[in-house]
This record gives sequence, structure tokens and C-alpha cells, in this order.
Amino acid sequence: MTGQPLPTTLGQLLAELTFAPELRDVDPATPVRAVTLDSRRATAGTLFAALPGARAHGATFAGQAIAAGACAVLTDPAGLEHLPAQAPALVVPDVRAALGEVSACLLGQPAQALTTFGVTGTNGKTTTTFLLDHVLRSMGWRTGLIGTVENRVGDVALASTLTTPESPDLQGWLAQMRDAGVDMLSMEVSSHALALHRVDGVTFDVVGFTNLSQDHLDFHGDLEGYFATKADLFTPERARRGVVVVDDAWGRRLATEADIPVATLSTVGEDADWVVSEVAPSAVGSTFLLRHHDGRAVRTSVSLPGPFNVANAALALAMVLEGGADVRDLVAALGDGIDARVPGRMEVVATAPRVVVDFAHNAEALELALTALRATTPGRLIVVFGATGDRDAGKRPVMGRVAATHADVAVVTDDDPHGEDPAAVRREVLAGTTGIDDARATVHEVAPRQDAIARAVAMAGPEDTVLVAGRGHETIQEVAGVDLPLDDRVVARSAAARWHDDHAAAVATSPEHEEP
Ligand SMILES: CC(=O)N[C@H]1[C@@H](OP(=O)(O)OP(=O)(O)OC[C@H]2O[C@@H](n3ccc(=O)[nH]c3=O)[C@H](O)[C@@H]2O)O[C@H](CO)[C@@H](O)[C@@H]1O[C@H](C)C(=O)N[C@@H](C)C(=O)N[C@H](CCC(=O)O)C(=O)O
Ligand SMILES: Nc1ncnc2c1ncn2[C@@H]1O[C@H](COP(=O)(O)OP(=O)(O)OP(=O)(O)O)[C@@H](O)[C@H]1O
Repeated sequence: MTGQPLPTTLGQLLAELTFAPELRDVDPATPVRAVTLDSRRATAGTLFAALPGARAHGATFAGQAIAAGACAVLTDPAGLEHLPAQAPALVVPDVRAALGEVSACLLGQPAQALTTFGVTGTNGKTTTTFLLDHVLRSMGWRTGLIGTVENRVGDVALASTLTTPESPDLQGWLAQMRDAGVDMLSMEVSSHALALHRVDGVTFDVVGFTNLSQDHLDFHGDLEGYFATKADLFTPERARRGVVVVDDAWGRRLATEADIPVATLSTVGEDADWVVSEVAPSAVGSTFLLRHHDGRAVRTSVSLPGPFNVANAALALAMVLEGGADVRDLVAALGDGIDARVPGRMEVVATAPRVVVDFAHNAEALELALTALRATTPGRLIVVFGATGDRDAGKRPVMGRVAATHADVAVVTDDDPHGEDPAAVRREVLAGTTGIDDARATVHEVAPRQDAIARAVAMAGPEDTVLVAGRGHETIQEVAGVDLPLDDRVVARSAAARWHDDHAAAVATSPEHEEP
């Protein structure tokens, strides 16, 4: 809490805001308890934030909110035109730009009670926040987590719907964390969130940047716009200090353009404040050394395969250290290393044969995941994957080509077909696997996905690796508009258990095998 009582009337709320909305029919004594941007969630005393959406202006639902007890509507001039007569209104030029402050104010600025870590970048946000959370817990802190997979207060987790929640929900989570005695928050900050003001009302203690590559250009226009949105996190309104991975050109540019103090981090030999060296892959992950030019050093390991997970882990460690942790305390807390599990992110669900479930759902990520696993696979590399229906059809043959050139066996199956014919999507993926000079994979087409995973695991030898790519932690597959339960990790685990049962049975019945 800030020590100040929470505003309980519209008048008190207005007095605390740094901006002054234009008021229509507002009685300052009206009680206010909460804010929402969804009329379906309005109850007595809710301020309804009505903003323009892709489909409708929220103000068209104001009547519904008022009928449910909303005390007033926060809207823009366009919204005013849709409001019922005499509906009390607070009018601002841009509702989203006002919403974060209003939400934080109504809940007593909960972010100020927490040490906050925010991670942005095209890839690695979920993984890095989970690793941050793991490290902070190891150090004895009570933690909170917000991101794509789940939102968590202490040990209580709920599946999330957005990577970064809308500001009324975000501030609600932060207030729950404050009230539950959470010390440290690790949070993903998506580019959508920055563009849509979802994190207004939070000034992060430390922010981290993983990398930037082509994504979400439908929303941001071009890469330059996408970069500018991400860079907005590295400004004094949003963060106190940052750590930037400078392995790509966008990171190097961000490090020079950021308006806050930043420490740079390199895992590929770039000149940087924090440098990763002595990386040694193992069957489950990697060991590495993270060293600052001032002499601080951490030699540790991360239990997730792939060089990119060394980068994610090093970023998490550097953020904790830049946040003020003592390097000796950190080293003592890590013990044998960072033994973290991130749902559906290079998650090793079985060994001998090793079965890995990963979220890689585009060609670039698939190639990275296969390359990472190849380095630690003594036998064959088998991949099970598909492409999403109703989305970016251009990536389908490219994914097929990547699988054909980087795996020994490619099992083409369905991802989320959505409304599209699954067989037609598979055909486009398969088209990419043919006519390539450097193809190495034998290609199979197997559907549905459960069968493909089972086939791939059954054909593996103990030295092989099976990568089940594309769906990560997801538990619902949409086929022809119907939501079907499907968790790759559950299917892969039971296929691996069957493999071990079958092999144990084969050994037991072989003529050479004699009971002791
Ligand atoms: C494209 C986009 O960002 N859409 C967001 C937008 O929805 P919209 O424009 O479609 O809304 P709309 O249906 O036109 O409705 C307009 C307004 O009326 C309200 N409404 C609507 C119906 C009703 O009965 N009552 C009511 O009050 C809605 O809450 C909304 O405020 O406004 C909604 C809240 O007002 C957001 O929840 C919604 O995010 C949707 C769910 C979404 O999927 N966003 C994705 C793109 C997103 O944000 N993704 C990033 C991660 C990206 C990544 O890195 O992969 C994320 O952080 O999750
Ligand atoms: N630092 C990284 N660089 C490149 N690829 C990565 C990195 N970290 C993870 N990946 C790959 O990207 C996939 C998504 O990783 P993760 O979920 O951590 O990223 P994200 O930024 O949160 O993406 P999303 O919002 O799609 O979940 C992983 O399954 C892995 O294949």
C-alpha cells in the first residue's frame, strides 16, 4: 500500500489522477470500487471503461454495464455518442492511456509494494520469466509470475488468457500479490501490451530484452514499428534499469538508444558488460560461466536444452544481479544449478529415448530447436510437427523444408487446424519436404496428432531424440471449430511409458534373458 486510503468515491479517485477527465452528469460522492473494460464483468460500483475495439466501441455496451450497477463510464468523445442519456461519464481523449493509472489508483498502486522484473522480446519471454521466478525462489523470496502459460501468486496458479493482461486485471493480480506478501514479480511484457497501455501504472525495477525477429507485423506495421514498441519499455516512465541481450543487431541498437541505464549481455562473444563463456551442452541442458567485467562471476547450469536457453538463463541471472542481489548469495542459492521446468518449452518429458515437447511453431524456431537437440543426440533426431490452419500459410512448406533438412525422421501431422481441412494443411507442409538437395529425413504423414506422437516415440531407439514441436503447454486443439482436449506432454509421456514397457517385455522374453 502507499499508506494512503484507497479512493472510494469518484470524487476521491478524480483528485488522485494526474489528468482531469471532462465530466458529464458525474456526482463526486458516487461510490466506486473497481474498473473493468468488459460490460459483462460490471457490478455495483464498477467504473466501466468503454474503448474502441476491432469489432465494436465498448460504449455500445454501456447500457448493459449501467444496468448491472456500473457507477459511471470512462470513455472517449466517440464513445459519448453511444452512451444512454444521463449516463454519468468521464471523458478522456484515449481511454487506454487513462486506464492503467485509474486501475492502479483504485487498488493503491500495488506495483510499488513489489520488486518487479519485466521481460520483453520476440522469443524467450516465457522461459526467461520462469527461470527468473525459479532463481528468485531459490534465494528465498516469495514470488509472483505473469505470462503466457499461467499467472501465479505464491504457489497458487491460474491458466492465463493473454501474455500480458489488460491493466484492470494486471493491477488486480498485483494487488493480490501484495496482499499475499509476495516480494518479487517476474512478468512477460508483450509488444501488444506496450502498444495498448496494459502496463501503464507499473514502473519495473529491472527490464530484460531477449531478441527481436519478424513477428506480429500485422499489428505493428513493420519491424521498425515493432522495435520502437519494444524499446518503449526501456524508458524512465516504464523501468528503472535494464539488461539487454546484444546477440542480435536489434539488441545492440536498443542498448545504445535506451533512455535508462542498461547493462549489456552477450552469449556469442560480443563486447558486453555481462559475457557468457565456457558453454558445455549436456544431455539435459548446459553448463556455462556468466562473468561481469567488474569480476563478478557465476558458474552454473540450466536444465533446458539449447544455446538459446543459456541466453535465457544468463539474462535471468543478470537481471537478478542488476536488481541488487549479491553474487555470493546468488551462487549459494543456485547450488547445483538452475533445475527449472518450463511448461512446453524444451520440456524433457522422457529419457532414453529422450522426448522433448517445445512450443516452436514457426520455421525459425523449429530450426533452432532441431539444431539445439542435434548437438546432444547420439542417435537419430525425430520430429513430430504440423502447421496451424487459418494462419500464415506461407510458413507451411518452409517448416516442411526445415524438418526435412534438419531431422532424420519427420512425422508430419496436425497442429491447430482451426477451421481449415487438416489434410490440406498437411499437404502444404509435405510439399516443402520434397525436391530438396540436402534433405536427410525420411518423411511420414500421420494423423491425428496423438497417433503421430505415439508412432514417433515407438520408432525411436534409446539413443534417439523425439522433438514434439508446435503446441508446447497448450491443452486444447481446435479442429473444425470444435475444441478437443490434447496435451502433447501427456500423450508423449504415455507413449514413452509404453516404449519402456514394451522394451522391458521384449528383454524379459528374449531367449538370452534369464531371470537371476
Ligand atoms: C487484437 C486485440 O488486441 N484485441 C483486444 C481488444 O479486443 P477487440 O478490439 O477485438 O474488442 P471488441 O470485441 O471490438 O470490443 C470492444 C470493447 O468492448 C468490450 N465489450 C465487448 C463485448 C461485450 O459484451 N461487452 C463489452 O464490454 C470489450 O471488452 C472491448 O473492450 O480489446 C480487448 C479488451 O478490451 C482485448 O482483450 C483484445 O485482446 C485479444 C483478446 C487478443 O487476443 N489480443 C492478442 C492479440 C494479444 O494481446 N496478444 C499478446 C501476445 C502476443 C504475442 O506475443 O504472442 C498478449 O499480450 O497476450
Ligand atoms: N532466447 C530464445 N531465442 C530464440 N528462440 C527461443 C528463445 N527462447 C525460447 N525460444 C524458442 O521459442 C519458443 C517460445 O519460447 P518462449 O515461450 O519462452 O518465448 P515467448 O517470447 O514467451 O513466446 P510466446 O509468447 O510465443 O510464448 C520456445 O519453445 C523455443 O523453441
